[in-house]
Amino acid sequence: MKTSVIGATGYGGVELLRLLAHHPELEVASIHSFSQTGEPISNQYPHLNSIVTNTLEEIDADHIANTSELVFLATPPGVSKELTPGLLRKGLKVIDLSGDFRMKNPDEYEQWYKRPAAGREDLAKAVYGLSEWKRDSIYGADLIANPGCYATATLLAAAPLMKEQLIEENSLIIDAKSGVSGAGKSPNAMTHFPEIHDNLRIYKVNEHQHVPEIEQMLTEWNENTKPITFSTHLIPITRGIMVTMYGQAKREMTREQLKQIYEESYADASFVRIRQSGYPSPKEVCGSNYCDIAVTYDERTGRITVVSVIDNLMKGAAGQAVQNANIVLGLNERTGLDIVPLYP
Ligand SMILES: NC(=O)C1=CN([C@@H]2O[C@H](COP(=O)(O)OP(=O)(O)OC[C@H]3O[C@@H](n4cnc5c(N)ncnc54)[C@H](OP(=O)(O)O)[C@@H]3O)[C@@H](O)[C@H]2O)C=CC1
Ligand SMILES: CC(=O)N[C@@H](CCC(=O)OP(=O)(O)O)C(=O)O
Repeated sequence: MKTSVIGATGYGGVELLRLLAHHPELEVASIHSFSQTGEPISNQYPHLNSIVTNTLEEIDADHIANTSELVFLATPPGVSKELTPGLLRKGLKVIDLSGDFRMKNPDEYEQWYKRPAAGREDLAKAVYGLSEWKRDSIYGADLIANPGCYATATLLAAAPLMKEQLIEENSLIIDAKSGVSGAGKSPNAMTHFPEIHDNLRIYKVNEHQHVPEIEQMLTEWNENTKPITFSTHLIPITRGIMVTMYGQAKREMTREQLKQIYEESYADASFVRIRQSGYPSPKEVCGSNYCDIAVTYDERTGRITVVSVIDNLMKGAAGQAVQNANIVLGLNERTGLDIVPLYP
């Protein structure tokens, strides 16, 4: 099947091109940029030399519809919602990496993203693409809202806690850390090398835009969900997210019992790996679509700790987008994603 990538010059877009170059069923027919057209992508990203030979084109829905059947939008929030209705009208399937279609309630989007929301009709068409938990609705869908990077690591770790009602619903505290590529390709005062190298920063305290999409999914799993505490930190690595979450257990348990619940929850999810011992680190999933999770129970405090790691550009963005494209099209969801993490 022929596909197009809009926003191909960004970090999410260029990661999509890396994955699609290996994909046996999806071929990149066209790539699109807002500000840079008419030159081969390999001029800007020489690592793609002689591998991806496409030239960047303007964003023209008619042309894209004549070229492709499925489009990946690796564009900023606010841009995706403008492009999507025209692409859907042309009969294209759309997988959007931005936050524009993740929240069902437009008021919540406007409150947290501080910009106008997508139209209700388009929001109603969107399926939240948390692959492991939404497979049935993703299959055949026209519009997939790919989850946020932090939201993916958080939700995969929290699902058994909430679905199996293992913790007091008002006790969930989530501490998240991300590498700098999570902020996209444009440097800013926080991501500039002298600011972040040899340093660490907490940011968007109590106001991160992934809070409502996390709470939306937690509420779907457990109607007693209460507001979460969610703190995000920028750390001096290029790729990777680590989420550490804490919740007060409703009953005593052993680490072994907890691990078994997680193993059963993810028995048919080959990208989610439950650690038998120790705790995962972001490097152990770098460049891959895996989410590694470890769990433990502290008998002294009665609290459960869950640790999850993903590569923000892979399971947190392009990897999950390709996984969702595979599910939409009825392919094996590992197609093109059977990648061993890059280590060390
Ligand atoms: N980086 C990450 O880890 C993750 C990112 N995301 C989301 O994925 C999307 C892409 O992120 P990322 O790749 O990091 O961002 P980048 O800033 O690296 O790239 C943004 C891309 O969007 C294009 N673009 C910018 N403005 C417009 C516009 N007005 N119209 C059309 N295209 C435009 C840019 O094109 P050009 O400059 O060539 O004009 C560029 O290709 C965002 O919505 C982000 O929130 C989601 C999960 C994780
Ligand atoms: C390190 C860093 O800055 N990360 C970004 C998350 C990127 C992302 O997933 O944002 P969307 O919800 O817009 O898709 C942030 O915290 O805003």
